[in-house]
Amino acid sequence: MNVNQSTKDYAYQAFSRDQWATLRAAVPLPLSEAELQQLRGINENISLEEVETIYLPLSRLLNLYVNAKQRRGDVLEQFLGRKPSHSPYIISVAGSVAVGKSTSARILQALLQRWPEHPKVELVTTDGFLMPLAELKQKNLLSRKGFPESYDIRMLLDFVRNVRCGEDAEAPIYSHLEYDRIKETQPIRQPDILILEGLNVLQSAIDYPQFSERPFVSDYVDFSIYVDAEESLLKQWYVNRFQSFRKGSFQDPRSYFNHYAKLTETEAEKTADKIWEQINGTNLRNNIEPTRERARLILTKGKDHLIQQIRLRG
Ligand SMILES: Nc1ncnc2c1ncn2[C@@H]1O[C@H](COP(=O)(O)OP(=O)(O)O)[C@@H](O)[C@H]1O
Ligand SMILES: CC(C)(COP(=O)(O)O)[C@@H](O)C(=O)NCCC(=O)O
Repeated sequence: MNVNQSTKDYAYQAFSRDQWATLRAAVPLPLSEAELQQLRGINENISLEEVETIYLPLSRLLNLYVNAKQRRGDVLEQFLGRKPSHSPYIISVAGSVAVGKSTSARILQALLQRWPEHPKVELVTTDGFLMPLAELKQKNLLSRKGFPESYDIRMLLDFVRNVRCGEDAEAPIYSHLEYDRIKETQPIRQPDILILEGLNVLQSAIDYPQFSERPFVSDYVDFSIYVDAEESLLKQWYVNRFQSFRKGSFQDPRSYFNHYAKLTETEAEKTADKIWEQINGTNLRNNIEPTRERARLILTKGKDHLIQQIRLRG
């Protein structure tokens, strides 16, 4: 194989919205009214057109991949004379703070669990693996929250390995309200698919110099997705979310950001702007965006969160 040939093999195939939408053609399952309600509950701003154009074809592609892996696994177990394993198919969803990872991941979860071959789909966010707030403060890492050094990476790796091996596991849960990990955990009991969402899921041991152990998260992942957008949009979405939290959950006395509820709209905008510049934007440029081309699929959003381009590689 010559160099050009191999470069071509690794390149992405790009699809416009319209080209991608035609790939939905064979999805046999129409959305029921109850499912539509569930999708609206995930995010009232997401349009049904976006779900049909982007997420239904994606769920079809993922269904084909999951089926192929299940069949391969069954052949091996049959050959070895063992019972079928409970190893789930693992999908990762990466991207900047506020790009819409958790919204996209929840839509995918809702769509993937409709397929009879893999009804049990769990969604875990890596926010739960951030060090507890007290530890971040003690290590002077509060302004590095979301950076590689702010995660309990060993805990994350143990978790992913255990789930991958078909063992029962508990995922720690992060609360945006408390700005901290909470006591409750999320039980993971042999799902058919695990969606692992977080800004760090495409990072590798190179990004964690204190940590040379292998395998790393991506070694356990079957299919990886990066949700992308220009930084000016990301910052705007972050500021908008901050403003809506200010009017909503920040009012709760338990909220870590309760004091921000008293800010005027302009003061709040300045505060969110500053947090973006000092923490989330810097993290994006230094640690998140450089991992983008490690993903199998890149979804590029434009204005209003609409996905404009889909890039896929084999
Ligand atoms: N597809 C979408 N359509 C409209 N708004 C969206 C969409 N995805 C996310 N949002 C909004 O963008 C903001 C960030 O989304 P979120 O899912 O919380 O991002 P992340 O998990 O990447 O931080 C939220 O205010 C959310 O309501
Ligand atoms: C918990 C996070 C690292 C990850 O957030 P997410 O992508 O889930 O929105 C982030 O929301 C965060 O807390 N960043 C630190 C600066 C800030 O308060 O936004």
